[in-house]
Amino acid sequence: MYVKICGLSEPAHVAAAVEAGADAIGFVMTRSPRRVTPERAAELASAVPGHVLTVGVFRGEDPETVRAAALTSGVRAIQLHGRHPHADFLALRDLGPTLVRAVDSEADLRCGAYDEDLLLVDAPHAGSGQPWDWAAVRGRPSGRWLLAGGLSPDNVAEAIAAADPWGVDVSSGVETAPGVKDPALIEAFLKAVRSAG
Ligand SMILES: O=C(O)c1ccccc1NCC(=O)[C@H](O)[C@H](O)COP(=O)(O)O
Repeated sequence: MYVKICGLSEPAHVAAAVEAGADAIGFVMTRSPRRVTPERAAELASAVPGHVLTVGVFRGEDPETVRAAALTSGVRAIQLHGRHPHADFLALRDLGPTLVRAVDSEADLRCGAYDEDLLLVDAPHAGSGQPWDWAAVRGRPSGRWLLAGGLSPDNVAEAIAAADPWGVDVSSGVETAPGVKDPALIEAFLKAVRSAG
């Protein structure tokens, strides 16, 4: 099970996620309590070992803005929320990153339909920490897809059993307040995922 920890803004929390065994780490570079500048994301990403994917998270920005932030930060993946058109993914393809299309359950759930590499199926309001009906998408997404939205150490096993995803993504569920990550919760989340199989 692939695990992404999203919305990191402190070196100690990046280190905790790497130490706990995260496969990917997200830096939010759009409007959010977790927002970091591309320069801050570059500092944080520089401490991440090569086997962990660094992901820049965006929502609604035009491809040129995303491109500039991705180049400054050096992230190896770009995650686009907000129903970006197919053309936006194609416009970023030449940068060579892993492209992640983040959608709610009403969207086209075929991974690759927009030439993306990974699909993230999230709650209607990204980063809200609100659980939703994970079972409703069971069997619907195709290809490599991550389940997100309201996951926590306490419910991630239930969510995995309900939706049968390829991977999971969490932000609020490993925080003590919006934007404030907790290393103990990050470790507990990874342990809960590994125990769930
Ligand atoms: O986290 C945010 O604040 C955010 C803001 C705008 C676009 C995307 C955002 N987060 C993207 C993520 O990948 C989150 O991990 C995902 O939405 C799950 O969030 P949560 O329900 O808080 O675990």
